[in-house]
Amino acid sequence: MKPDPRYLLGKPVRDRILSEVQSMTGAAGRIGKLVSISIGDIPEVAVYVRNQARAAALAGLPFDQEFWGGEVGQDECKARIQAMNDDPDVLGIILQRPVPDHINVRSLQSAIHPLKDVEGMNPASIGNIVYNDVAMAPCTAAAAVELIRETGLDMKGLEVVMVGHSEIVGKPAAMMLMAEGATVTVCHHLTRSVAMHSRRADVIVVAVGKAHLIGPDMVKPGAAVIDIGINQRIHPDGSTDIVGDVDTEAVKEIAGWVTPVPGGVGPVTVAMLMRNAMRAYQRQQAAGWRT
Ligand SMILES: NC(=O)C1=CN([C@@H]2O[C@H](COP(=O)(O)OP(=O)(O)OC[C@H]3O[C@@H](n4cnc5c(N)ncnc54)[C@H](OP(=O)(O)O)[C@@H]3O)[C@@H](O)[C@H]2O)C=CC1
Ligand SMILES: Nc1nc(=O)c2c([nH]1)NC[C@@H]1CN(c3ccc(C(=O)N[C@@H](CCC(=O)O)C(=O)O)cc3)C=[N+]21
Repeated sequence: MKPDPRYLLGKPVRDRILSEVQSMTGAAGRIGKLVSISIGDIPEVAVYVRNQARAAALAGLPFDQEFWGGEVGQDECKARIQAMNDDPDVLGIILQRPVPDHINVRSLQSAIHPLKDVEGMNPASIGNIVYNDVAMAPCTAAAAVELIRETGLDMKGLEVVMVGHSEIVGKPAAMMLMAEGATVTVCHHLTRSVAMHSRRADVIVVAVGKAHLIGPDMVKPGAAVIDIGINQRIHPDGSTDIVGDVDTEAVKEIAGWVTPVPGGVGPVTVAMLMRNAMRAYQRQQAAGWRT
């Protein structure tokens, strides 16, 4: 059966980006490894660490997974990150979120050297986005922009409504879309009527974490809907599944494009991480860290 063209699929975009990265890693010298750090036992982290590891293998990038016990202290975490900053075998550091409550994630994010900050989450990296320097942008925000580009819509003057304003997704995505020339409206939990804004949008990007938040009555006919949300549902029979923040089946009948969950933004996010890793390698070379 032919896939429904209204689904904006992430996998072809992921494959394209990973093969670009792979052609670069093949030609590169000693590239170093990516290190993923998970602190404490957070089951949902495991899924995307697994996907990151798989994408790294496809891209030809060595990938190490570190799991630090939930009782590890802030100072110890910081010391370990600093050791990785100094270790020439480490290309990039990924600090998986969320972390346990006693850990100050912002402080740890700041401890990652900007040249090894492959997720673009150090305040120094994220600040660059304000200056339209988006080379090392947070991966999920970059994935949302890439998928909008994939529709072929001209971003200049495009009316985009961003629902959700977290530091990891909504805020950087809004900044990056402004850099592309879009007119961006940002909605959050105090917004009086998300529907009033979303109904006039050419593109809706949603990153909230509430299943079915965006229904068909909130979407302009022909609009593109980029669904970043990942929500695990547990059914009465004990089975589980993953859905986004959009009522995809219903919205598909109105929208011009909708990204499915799974199979939409997620795969592109991990590909963006590999693209960032390659850029980190190039910057480390330019800085004389690597030959
Ligand atoms: N595919 C991927 O690569 C990734 C997916 N995700 C997923 O995206 C979702 C969001 O993640 P993240 O940004 O980290 O989450 P946060 O919980 O940090 O942020 C959620 C945002 O949604 C806003 N919000 C809450 N309720 C409403 C509402 N009813 N209407 C409008 N806005 C609302 C919040 O506003 P306020 O702060 O004002 O309360 C907040 O800005 C999650 O489902 C997460 O799993 C996240 C990262 C990567
Ligand atoms: N520092 C940090 N970096 C992150 O990148 C980060 C994070 N913290 N915290 C949480 C979110 C979530 N996230 C996902 C990325 C890809 C998929 C993904 O590939 N999903 C597949 C399916 C997953 C499966 O079921 O196998 C899909 O949507 O098709 C999922 C989730 C990254 N996050």
